Amino acid sequence: MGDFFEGGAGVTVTTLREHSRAGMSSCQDSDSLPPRSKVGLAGFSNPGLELGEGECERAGMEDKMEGFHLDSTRGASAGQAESQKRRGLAVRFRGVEVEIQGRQILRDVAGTVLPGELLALMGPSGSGKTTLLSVLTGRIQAKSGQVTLGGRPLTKNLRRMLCYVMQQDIFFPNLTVKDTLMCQAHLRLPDSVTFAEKEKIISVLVEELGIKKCLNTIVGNDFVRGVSGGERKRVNIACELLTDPSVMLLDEPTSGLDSSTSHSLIATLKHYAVKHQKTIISSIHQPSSLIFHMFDKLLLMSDGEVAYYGQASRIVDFFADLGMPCTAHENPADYMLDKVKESPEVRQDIVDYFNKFRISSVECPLLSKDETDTHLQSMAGELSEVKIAGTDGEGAGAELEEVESPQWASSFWMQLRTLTARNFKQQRPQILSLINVIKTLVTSVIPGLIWFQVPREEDQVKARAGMLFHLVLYWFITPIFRTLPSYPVERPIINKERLAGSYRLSAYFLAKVLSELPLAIPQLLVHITISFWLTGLNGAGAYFADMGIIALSTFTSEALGLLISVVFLGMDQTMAFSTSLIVLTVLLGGFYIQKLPFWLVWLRYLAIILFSFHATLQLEFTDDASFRCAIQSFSPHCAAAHLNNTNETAYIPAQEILDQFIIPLPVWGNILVLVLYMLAFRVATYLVLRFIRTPGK
Ligand SMILES: Nc1ncnc2c1ncn2[C@@H]1O[C@H](COP(=O)(O)OP(=O)(O)OP(=O)(O)O)[C@@H](O)[C@H]1O
Repeated sequence: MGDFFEGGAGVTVTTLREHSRAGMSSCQDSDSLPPRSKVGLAGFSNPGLELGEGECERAGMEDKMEGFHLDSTRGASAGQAESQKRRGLAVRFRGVEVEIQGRQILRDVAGTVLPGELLALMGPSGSGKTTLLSVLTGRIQAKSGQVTLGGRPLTKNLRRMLCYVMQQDIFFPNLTVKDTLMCQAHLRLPDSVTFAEKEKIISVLVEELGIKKCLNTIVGNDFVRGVSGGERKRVNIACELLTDPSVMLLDEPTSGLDSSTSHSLIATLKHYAVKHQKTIISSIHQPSSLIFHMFDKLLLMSDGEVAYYGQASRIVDFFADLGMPCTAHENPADYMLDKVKESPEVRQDIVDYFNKFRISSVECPLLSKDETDTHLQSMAGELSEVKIAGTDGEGAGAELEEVESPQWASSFWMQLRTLTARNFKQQRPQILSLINVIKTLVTSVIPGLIWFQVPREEDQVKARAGMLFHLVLYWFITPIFRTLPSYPVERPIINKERLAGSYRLSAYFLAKVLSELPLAIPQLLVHITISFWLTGLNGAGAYFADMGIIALSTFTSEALGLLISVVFLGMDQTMAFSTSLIVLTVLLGGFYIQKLPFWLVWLRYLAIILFSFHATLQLEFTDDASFRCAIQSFSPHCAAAHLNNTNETAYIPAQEILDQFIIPLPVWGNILVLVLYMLAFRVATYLVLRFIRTPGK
C-alpha cells in the first residue's frame, strides 16, 4: 500500500514548456483586430485612447485566451499537457457587492487581470481581501455584480480552470513531499494520465518551484519537523498547479515567511505568470519594496471599497497627485497602507479621489485604458458582457466554450485507493509507534500477571470473568480514544479538498474505514495473545473466537469514536461526552451490575461491551472446561454433590455459571448486535459528514 505513491527511478526533469510564448499574439497578429478604441462602452467614448504597445500585445493574447476551449485538458496525458498547456484567462469582476449577516463587506469592487499579469490585492486587515478571493473562486455568492473568466460568467465547470492557494499550508505531516504531490495527482488528474506521466508533471513542477531537493522529506507541521515554511508554501502551490489552472488565486502566500523567502516565492510566481501566461491574483500583507514592484497591478481595498486599482508602479503618482506624496525612502506598500488606516477622513479622501477616476470620462492618467474601461463600466452599472478587443470582430475566434466535464477528475476507485493509501501512511507511524508498543505490552503483561493462570475453581469464576471484562473494556476504550482526535486533526485538510472538489465523500469515508481497520490488528493480536495465555483462558478454540469477537468490538468502538468526533467539534464537549459514555458503559457492561430496576433495563443495551462480554463469557464457561465446585457453592448441582458426599471431584455446570450473568442472547446473537451497532455508527457518521459537516459551514 505504501508503494502506491512511489515513483519509478530516473525520471528526467524536462525544461518547462517553451510553447506558451509561441501562442501569444504579437502586435502584428492583432493588426487585423478592431482597435481597442472602437470597442463600445455604454455611455462613454474615448476617442483619444489607443492601445499602448504593451496593451496591444495583451489584447491580442487575451483574444487567444477567449478562444481557448475548456475541454480535454483534464483528460490530456502529460505529453499532451506539455503541448496543450492551458494558458491564462482574463478575470474580470465588476460591481461586486457582498453582504454577510446584514453587514456590507464588499462595495462595488471591480478589476481586471489579464494573462501574464500578477495582481496584488492589498488592504488593512478586515478590508475584504479574503472575501473578494472567495467571490472570485465561487466559494461565496456575491449579492450583486459579475465575475467572468475568459469572458464567461463563472460557473461550477469554469471554476475548475482556477485554483485557490489558501493561506494555511495544511497537509498530512507524515507524508513526504513526493507522496503529497503524487496523492494530489492521483486525485485531481484523470485516470488516463499514467503514473509515469504524473511523475513527470511533478518533476517539472518541483524543479520550477525549487523544491526538488526536499521531495523525500516529510511535510511536517508545528509538532513534527519537516520541510521549511517556505518549502511547505511551495508544496501548497505545487499541489494546485498540478491541474494546470489558467488562473491562480493566492491568499497571503508570504505570511509567516522571511523577506528573502517571500521575495523568492513572489519571483517564482511572477516568472510562472509571464512564462506560461497565467493569470495570478494574490493578496499580500506589507510586501517589501522589492516584492511590491514585481506586481503588475494593485487593487487596494479599504473597508470593502476600492481605494486604488491600477498599475502598481503608479501608486506613488496617485498619492502624489492626491497631495500625499510618498518620500523616496519610504516603501510605497507600507505608505499606502498607513494612509488608508490613518483616519476615516483620510481614507474617505483616498476613496473619493480614486472614484473621481472611475466616473470620469477623460483618460485617466494613472490607469491603463483597460483598467479605466472596467471601472467606468462598473460605475455606470453596465453589466452586459464586455466584448474584449478581438472577440467580437470578424474572425476573432469563438467565445470560451464551456464543455461539460465529469464532476470528478478521477474515478471512484482511484480516489478510494489513493485516500486509503494516504490515510494508512499517515496513521501507520502513530499506531505502530514505540509508545504504542510499550502501552500494548504493559496493558497485557501486568493484568496477565495479576490473573496469572487463574485456577479453574468456582470461587475464581468472578476473577476469570473480571479478566474477560478487562479485555473487552480495554478494547472498547482504546479505539475510542485513538479515533477521537483523528477527524478533528484532518478536518481542515478534508474540507479544503472537498471544497476543491477533489473526491467524493463516500471515497474518503470508505478509505478512512479501510485504512484504519488493519492498523488495529497487530496491537490486538499481541495484546490478546499475551493476556490469553498468561491467564490460562479456555484453550485454542476460545482464543481464536475471543480474538474475532474483540476485533469486532474494536471496530464497533472505532466507529463510535469517529461518530463522536464528527458530531462534537469542541474538545471540551468531546471529552465530557466520552467520559460519561465510558463510565456508564463500565457500569452497565454486565460485570458490576446484573440486575437493574425494570424501568432501566433498556439502558444496559446501550453499553456495547455488554455484547462482547456476554459472548466471551459463553466461550469461556463451557462444559468441557470444568470448574471445581466451591465448598460454599451457590450452585444447586454442587450443593447436591456435597450432600451426596461422594469422593469424586464435583464440577459446576457451565450454564449455572452463565446464569449468574443473565445472558439473554447466544454468541451469534451478541455478534449480530455488535455488527448492527457498527453499521449504525458508520451510517450516522456518513450522514453527519454529508449533511452537517459540509465544508464552508
Ligand atoms: N462569515 C463571516 N461572518 C461575519 N463577518 C465576516 C465573515 N467573513 C468575513 N467577515 C467580515 O468581513 C470583513 C472582511 O473580512 P476578510 O477576511 O475578507 O478581510 P481580509 O482583508 O482578508 O482580512 P485579513 O487581512 O485580516 O485576512 C471582516 O470585517 C470580517 O470580520
